[in-house]
Amino acid sequence: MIRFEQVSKRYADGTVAVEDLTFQIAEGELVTLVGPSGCGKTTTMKMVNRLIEPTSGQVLLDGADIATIDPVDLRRRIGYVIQQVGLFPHKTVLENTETVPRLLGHRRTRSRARAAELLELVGLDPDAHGRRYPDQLSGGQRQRVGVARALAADPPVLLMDEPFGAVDPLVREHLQTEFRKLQETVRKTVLFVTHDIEEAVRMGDRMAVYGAGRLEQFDAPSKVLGAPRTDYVADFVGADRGLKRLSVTPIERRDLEQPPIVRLDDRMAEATRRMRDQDARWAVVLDGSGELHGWVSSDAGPTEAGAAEGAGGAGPRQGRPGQDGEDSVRAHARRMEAWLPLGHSLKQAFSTMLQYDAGWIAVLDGDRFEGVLTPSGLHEALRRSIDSEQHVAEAERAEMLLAGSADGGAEKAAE
Ligand SMILES: Nc1ncnc2c1ncn2[C@@H]1O[C@H](COP(=O)(O)OP(=O)(O)OP(=O)(O)O)[C@@H](O)[C@H]1O
Repeated sequence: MIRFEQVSKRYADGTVAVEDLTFQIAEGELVTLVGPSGCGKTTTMKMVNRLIEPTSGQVLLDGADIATIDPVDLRRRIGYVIQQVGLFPHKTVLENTETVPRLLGHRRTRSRARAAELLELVGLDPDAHGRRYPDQLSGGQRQRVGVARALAADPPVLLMDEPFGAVDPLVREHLQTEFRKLQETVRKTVLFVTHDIEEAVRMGDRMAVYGAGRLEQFDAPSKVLGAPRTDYVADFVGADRGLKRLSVTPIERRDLEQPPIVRLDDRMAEATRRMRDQDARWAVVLDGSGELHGWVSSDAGPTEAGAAEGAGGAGPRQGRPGQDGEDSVRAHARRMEAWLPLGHSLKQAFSTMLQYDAGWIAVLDGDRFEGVLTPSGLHEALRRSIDSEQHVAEAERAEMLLAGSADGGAEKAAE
């Protein structure tokens, strides 16, 4: 479907952004481009819709060299989602979503119906959210509108440049899961740029791991993790050493995420509103004295307008609104067994997650709730730990060299 054939790009100032790229993306495949900042991911992506032209080599779309396709025609076949979303602030969500079909000359009623359909597909309610303006949405909801808009003209190819980069980790994970589900239905050919290895692993059918301007490995995520082809890739995914570091790295405050917090005596409608505002599917529940009680799902309570947004989560509907006390958080909250004190090791955190089959664990300082540790927080902590290990090793090596040169000097003086 998309083929890079010995593609290089050198900018006018002499910067070589990518060099000798050759790889192929099959129809309906989602390929993640991952690597550190400045390694050429965005340049690669922009060469597909001709925002950037290669210096040498060819990019082929369905066998045709895209240099021979009119850029406007080309971009009609390619949806584009970027981190800043780029919604028109003075247009409603529905108007934003139907922009491309309208530009393509589709009739208004048809475009509007399609836009409503797409908003539903990305988990937004066309009635509740469709009439709002972009600044009346949460960051996560805006990102979904960006995805809906890119799908509006039904392009076979989607380019996504750090599409979920601007939202917090919990929302990002939610959007990733939803986009993977959506992809099962729409089966677009997707190029997805990220610098987050975990996102690349979770999202990609295959992943292209970049070094500086070069492709280090192009493989299924399990291969990249299990059999890194170069030292660079091994270092980037940090596998084996990472596991060893788990048991010696403590959970710290900065590793934690902050989900919405509700109290046992709050009304469920208020709790769901707060979860919706933060684009979260669950909240941590604290009791009257601020101690951890458990958690509550956003689809557990009464379904006031829009409260079911994000439904399909873990919790069954237990609420019978209108009956005494039943619409309080207390009636719907679950106890949380998976928790650990601050300072325990990442290994203990990991095994607690496994023991309770939990997607996150609560972290306490004494009796005080501090936040939650998710797999991505755990991954961040691990990376930081590996990086600091590297710095210590370098410092030790430098000290040895200095000691060596001092000894050498002493020997010389003695001669
Ligand atoms: N217009 C330009 N002129 C000169 N150099 C450029 C230009 N655009 C990008 N570069 C350089 O090309 C290299 C690759 O940039 P690119 O944006 O493709 O990287 P990236 O992997 O997407 O980075 P990031 O993750 O930070 O977005 C970088 O060294 C960058 O500074």
